[in-house]
Amino acid sequence: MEFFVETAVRICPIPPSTENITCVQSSSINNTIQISSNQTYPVNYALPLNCSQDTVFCTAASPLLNYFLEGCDVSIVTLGQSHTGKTYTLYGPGLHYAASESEQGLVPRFIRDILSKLKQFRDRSWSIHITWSQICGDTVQDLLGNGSVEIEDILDAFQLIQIGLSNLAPKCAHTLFTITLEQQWLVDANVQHRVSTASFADLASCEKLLVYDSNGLAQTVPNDLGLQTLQACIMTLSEQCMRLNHFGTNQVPYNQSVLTTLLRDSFGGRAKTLLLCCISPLINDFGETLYTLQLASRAQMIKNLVTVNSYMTYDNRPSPENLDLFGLQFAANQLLKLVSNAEELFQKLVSAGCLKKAEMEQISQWLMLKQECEECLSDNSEPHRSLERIEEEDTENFSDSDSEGDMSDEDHNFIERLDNLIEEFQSKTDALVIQENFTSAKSLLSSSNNSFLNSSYHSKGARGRRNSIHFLEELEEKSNSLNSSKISDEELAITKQPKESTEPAVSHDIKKKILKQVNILLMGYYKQIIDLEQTIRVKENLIQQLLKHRNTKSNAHSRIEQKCQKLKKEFKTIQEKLKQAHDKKNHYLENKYKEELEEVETKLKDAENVKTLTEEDNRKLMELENSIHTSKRQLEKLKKLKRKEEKRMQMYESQIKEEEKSMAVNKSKESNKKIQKSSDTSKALVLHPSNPSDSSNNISDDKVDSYRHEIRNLRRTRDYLVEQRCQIDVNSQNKKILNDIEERKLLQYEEAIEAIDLAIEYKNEMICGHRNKSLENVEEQGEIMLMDRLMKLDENEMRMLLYKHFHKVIELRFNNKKLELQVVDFENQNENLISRVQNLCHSLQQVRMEGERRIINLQQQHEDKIHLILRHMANDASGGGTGSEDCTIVGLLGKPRIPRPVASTANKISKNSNLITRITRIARTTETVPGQHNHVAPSPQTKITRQKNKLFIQQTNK
Ligand SMILES: Nc1ncnc2c1ncn2[C@@H]1O[C@H](COP(=O)(O)OP(=O)(O)OP(=O)(O)O)[C@@H](O)[C@H]1O
Repeated sequence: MEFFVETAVRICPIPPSTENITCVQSSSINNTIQISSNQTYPVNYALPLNCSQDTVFCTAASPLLNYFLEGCDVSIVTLGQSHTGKTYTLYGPGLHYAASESEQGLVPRFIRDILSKLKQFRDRSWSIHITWSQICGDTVQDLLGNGSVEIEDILDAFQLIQIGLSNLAPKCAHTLFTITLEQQWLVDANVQHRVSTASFADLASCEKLLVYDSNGLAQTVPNDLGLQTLQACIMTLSEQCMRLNHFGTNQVPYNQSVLTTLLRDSFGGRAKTLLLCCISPLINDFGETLYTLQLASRAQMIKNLVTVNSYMTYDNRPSPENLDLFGLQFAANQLLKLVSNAEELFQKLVSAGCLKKAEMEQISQWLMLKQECEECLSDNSEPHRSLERIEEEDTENFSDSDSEGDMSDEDHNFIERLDNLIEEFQSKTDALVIQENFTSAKSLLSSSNNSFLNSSYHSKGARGRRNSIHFLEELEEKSNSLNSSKISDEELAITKQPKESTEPAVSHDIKKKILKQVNILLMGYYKQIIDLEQTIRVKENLIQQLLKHRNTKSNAHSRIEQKCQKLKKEFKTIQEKLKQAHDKKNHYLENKYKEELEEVETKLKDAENVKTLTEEDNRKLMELENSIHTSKRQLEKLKKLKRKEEKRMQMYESQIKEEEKSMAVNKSKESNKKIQKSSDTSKALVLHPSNPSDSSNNISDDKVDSYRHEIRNLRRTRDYLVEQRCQIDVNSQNKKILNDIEERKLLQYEEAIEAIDLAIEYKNEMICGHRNKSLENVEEQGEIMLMDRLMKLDENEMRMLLYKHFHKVIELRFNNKKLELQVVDFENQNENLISRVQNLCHSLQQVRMEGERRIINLQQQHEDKIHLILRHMANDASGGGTGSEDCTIVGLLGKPRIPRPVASTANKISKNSNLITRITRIARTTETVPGQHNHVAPSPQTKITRQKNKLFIQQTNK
């Protein structure tokens, strides 16, 4: 959006005692200001005479408010001669004006309105920061003493305004008050950011000079570099706009003063600007009023390109499922940063030795708490624990680096022994867990009927309740393997027998799980090793750099030492001179020496500071070497752990492969067995008649035949049921998940098959004459009562009972199945959580390492800069004798005593550029102050002549 700079004119009230004649009239209807009888200036807002602060705000300032809220920069600049109410218009009558609301100026009104409007935007989050600075010539001072200050309500703003007003220099200073608003809100899945600045510039008034340009034309210019440059900028911009060339700002001399650099956005920049002119209506002030109105009329020709300062970021806030993880990660990162910052700060404070005993105690308590937290953290996560353990050891090394050499062997042995013990403990616990499984399974199996164990149905591994039950033989074998070897070698014992077909299924699953864990652990180790190697490299680079710069620093150190001595001498001499001047009561000299003394003192302080910079090398080197040593040991340790885990991984992988192979062989064997089994019953049928001489078989042949017939029928039914069951199995393989009805059917088929198997077995026993033995067993077991009752049941009752029992069993199996699925689900969830925690720990570790590297990089940059400065100093000092040396130190350490030529202003501005950037955020554009030094115009030739009490300046550009 293109907007012309707007102008408003406020006529200050005339004191009642004044007898002066007025010459200015304001017409708020036509928005014109008329001075004398024939000159009329059109403006955007011609404010009525004696208008209130509220009128000024509502008429001229409040339209800017909406732009500001939308994310545009806005600017209000007050211009006018002295005592016309510029400061009054912006801030009100004085320090305690907050009480009288009607007198409040534009700034507090603006802030109040913003705050109330922001409160209406409930979906937005926002922050407001305020800076207030004073520009005196080419120096910028912070009026608030704290740089940018955040405010939350209008009271905060009042407080800041009062602080600023009390710090205001009495004269010749321009001030710049900025309000920076940052807003954020959600738009679909994105976060909308808006950053806008409202600046309020109060331009100081000054004397005007008459100047003749190269064409011999007279011009009125202010006797202040800032205002002079502002006038030049306005002139150039307005001319460009008149020539429709309003965006070629290269020709505009913004960079010739601090003031115009700061106001760059207000004139020809990106802010929506209001130039508020305060004029006096008195005829005596006609010249000044005319100047102000003429400048305003040029300013309103300037077009600004107003833009909304906005950008979008993707809303990466977590979904409810991973909210915890995100929160944890974020909190962990922040906390780590905070803790490491605090620790650094504490270390600095402690080494500075300026703390009281109680404060030292507080710090040591804090450090203890931190250590406790770290221990807690390391207890909760396996990979973290391993690293933390090493770090704790390092801290000891770091704090007691002298005894490190003696300790290290012992430490190594101790750590190795500790590792062995941990390993032994792990393998023993694993073995115990397996043994426990085995015992519980055995007790389960022994409680069930032995006939179940022999049935082919079990070997088939029926689904449901028998899923988790293992064959006694298998487990016994396992138990043998455990007993025959050391428990700690349990895993190896398993590996030694992988080819045997009786490998338990549990151990295979456990191995797979362990393999997964080992993989995760290894990944963590790989990352940590890479990180650590990087960190070591960065630290080594820094050491090399420090060593490389040693000579430069020692040179600089001796130069600065000399300089300090000189300055001290100079200080003493001036002190003596001051004393003499004081004794002679020569105030002029006294003041002069006082100033000189202050200057030398500042220089001395600065030189001392620079000297300390050159002295810190040895300590830094020692610290770095220690820390590299520590990191290398961590690295060794990690590599050792990595190798161990890799071995473990290889071992498990080969075991699993072999097991899978043997399982495939077993499967084919089982299918062969199955084919054999299917002929078992018929074999039995063939076997029994071929053994008629069996003495125990005392049932008649007819009975045997009927049993055989029944068995044949039962087999047919069984075959049918097995077919149906297989059908459901096929369905389940296709669909992966069975619905409840199918699941129930499956269980019914399985139960029915089992019942038929039992019936066939029973009939076989009857044929073989074993039945009585079973009954005897029952009697022996004291279950006669139950059997008696069962015998007393008639056929229908028995059927009913069986029917109910059948359904009860199905129900129980169904529920059991569900529970097993739930258990599997929980196990998976548990595994997921464990891997999440591990990932989190790895991320934490990574963040830590990154932080360390970043700090070292910053240190490196810092070293580079110091080296550069010191090298320059050494070069200059060695090349230029005492004079140039003075210049270097002066240039570096203090303000020059000799007034600078005009061209040096640009250099000075560049020194202030950081502060300027902070205040105005002008740094957004690339062509800020430093970049513009190239355009500094060659210093114009100026001819000054004086006639009576007037000064005539003639300027020609070469
Ligand atoms: N419209 C007004 N209503 C009431 N008092 C006013 C008004 N304008 C100015 N004053 C008073 O006049 C005096 C001078 O005003 P102020 O200091 O704001 O002028 P200024 O233009 O900022 O001067 P300078 O350029 O010297 O800093 C103050 O005491 C102020 O309260």
